[in-house]
Amino acid sequence: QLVENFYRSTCPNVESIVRQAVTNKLTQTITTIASTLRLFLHDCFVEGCDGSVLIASPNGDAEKDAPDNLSLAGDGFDTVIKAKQSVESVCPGVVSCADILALAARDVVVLAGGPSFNVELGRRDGLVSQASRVAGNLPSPDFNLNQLNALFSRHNLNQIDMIALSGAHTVGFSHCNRFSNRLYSSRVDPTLDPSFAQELMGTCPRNPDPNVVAALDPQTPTGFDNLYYQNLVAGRGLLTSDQVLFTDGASKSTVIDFANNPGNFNGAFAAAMRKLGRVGVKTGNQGQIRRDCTRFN
Ligand code: HEM
Ligand SMILES: [Ca+2]
Ligand SMILES: [Ca+2]
Repeated sequence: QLVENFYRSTCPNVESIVRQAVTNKLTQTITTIASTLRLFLHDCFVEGCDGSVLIASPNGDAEKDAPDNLSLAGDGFDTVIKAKQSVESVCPGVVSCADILALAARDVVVLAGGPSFNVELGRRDGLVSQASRVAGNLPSPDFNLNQLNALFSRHNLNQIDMIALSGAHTVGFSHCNRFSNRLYSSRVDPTLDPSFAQELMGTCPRNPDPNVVAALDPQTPTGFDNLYYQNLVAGRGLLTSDQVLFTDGASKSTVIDFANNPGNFNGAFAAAMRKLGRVGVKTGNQGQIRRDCTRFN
């Protein structure tokens, strides 16, 4: 359905225009990397990769207003909005917001030192964005391996894809409340390295300021590398859903492979991102090409 070079005659420079806009945004704030990458997941897993997450509603009932999306950082939205504005000034009404998000998600990975890959294009923007349709479609940080596999397989993503995509947690941050149950239940989560647990208790006390965050990969939080998997092997995965990939014997060997062979991780990540970009896409004359990514035409 989707093809590389979809815009070769209608907007031949779209890739360089988007890359330039993402690069500009990145020089202003490093959080562009993680926020844009996460936004792509949250778009694709709800209504498909169709820009539905970008819609703003005056009534506060759009997808972005759903509880699961409230921690999406504003810089990801801003990246897409800015890139769309640059694209519109050259090729008005031609390139979908969904495609711009897919390109921007690839670009931040490359700019952070990760693998490059070609992005298939031709997505149309969706006409539905409802907060009430989010619950149950996004992974929860306390999911076990079966729950992760079940959710990802609904979108044609297998366990290797799921493990590779989890490697996105090589960049960015999590608020304390997403993992504090690992620190403050009846005992500290035994799969957590004790010294890492101590560090986290320092960052996240029992009743932390709701704005406090901890890095998902404390060693290189802005670098796209395979240290995420090395952390998991060392018991230093931040979320339960991260650490379980190493703890569960059914996924452990893939984690060890990615920890030892960055090339294997990079290849699997690039392949899985292309698959993620195909989830639930609208093509042809479905949906529309939004002019403003935050509203329907
Ligand atoms: C495997 C299941 C996954 C779970 C349970 C999960 C869960 C989470 C949670 C709870 C956070 C912290 C949010 C916050 O408190 O601000 C987070 C952050 C993040 N997630 Fe995931 N995620 C998963 C998979 C993915 C995938 C597939 C991607 C992208 C391909 C991704 C990209 C990110 C990024 C980049 C961040 C950091 C965001 C930032 O710093 O602004 N995650 N994730
Ligand atoms: Ca969507
Ligand atoms: Ca990293």
